[in-house]
Amino acid sequence: MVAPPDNDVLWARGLTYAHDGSPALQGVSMGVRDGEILAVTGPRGSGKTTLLRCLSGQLVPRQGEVWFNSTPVHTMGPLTRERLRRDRFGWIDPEPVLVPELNVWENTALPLMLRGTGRRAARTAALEWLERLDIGSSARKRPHGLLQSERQRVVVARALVATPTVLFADEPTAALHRTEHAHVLRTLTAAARSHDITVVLATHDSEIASLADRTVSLLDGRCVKTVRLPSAADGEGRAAAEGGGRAACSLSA
Ligand SMILES: Nc1ncnc2c1ncn2[C@@H]1O[C@H](COP(=O)(O)OP(=O)(O)OP(=O)(O)O)[C@@H](O)[C@H]1O
Repeated sequence: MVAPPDNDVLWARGLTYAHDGSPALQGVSMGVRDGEILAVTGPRGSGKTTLLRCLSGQLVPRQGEVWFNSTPVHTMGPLTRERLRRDRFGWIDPEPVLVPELNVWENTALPLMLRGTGRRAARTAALEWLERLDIGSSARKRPHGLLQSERQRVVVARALVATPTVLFADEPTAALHRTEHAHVLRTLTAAARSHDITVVLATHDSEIASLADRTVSLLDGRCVKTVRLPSAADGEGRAAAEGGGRAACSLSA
């Protein structure tokens, strides 16, 4: 096993995964740099969710390696992976899943309380994030009293509250009305920049992918290209550049 490059917070080599014998990933290699927002794009069924689940340690690849900093994730036991997910990763699903018996702020504060933060401090942090997502006035409501789009904003607040090292966002605006996309995505990307959270964002929407620093594209479980979007500092606006930077995503089939 060869450890990944130093500036990659996540790194994968030759990832292969099949769901019930049907291939979902076929030899995907890629890296995610510390602090970057990386979009994983591709049509439905191309393997985006499976890739995020392998990178986050929810699934163990049949072949290949996943590294988080200098730690191999693919060889970890289930309890160590669970602890890694709890302490270092955040996750946003396309559909909002909340605990129905807890109110909005308690749902939001859960990741902090699971890490041992006291109830009062967890509540304060939860309320701050709920305010940023314009849902602070519903802090005492139960999830069933919210609209689907409001529940999704609670899920985003919950994913950010513990300032994870890496946030995995799987189609985070799928449950939102188009008019709400911009606000939620702006909050998410601003939080990532200001709190140095690395984001891996799965989306089939090119407009959403354009918010990222770089894009990795999947097709039929294979990595087909990587696109680096130059920052304003590059003096070229955000025009796409094929194959910029380095070979972060390889066609390894
Ligand atoms: N739990 C599962 N059981 C069986 N097959 C699955 C399962 N999850 C995904 N697949 C299959 O694996 C392939 C990759 O699916 P995946 O969900 O990773 O792709 P995706 O790009 O995220 O798609 P979508 O945008 O529709 O979520 C698809 O062919 C899908 O049908």
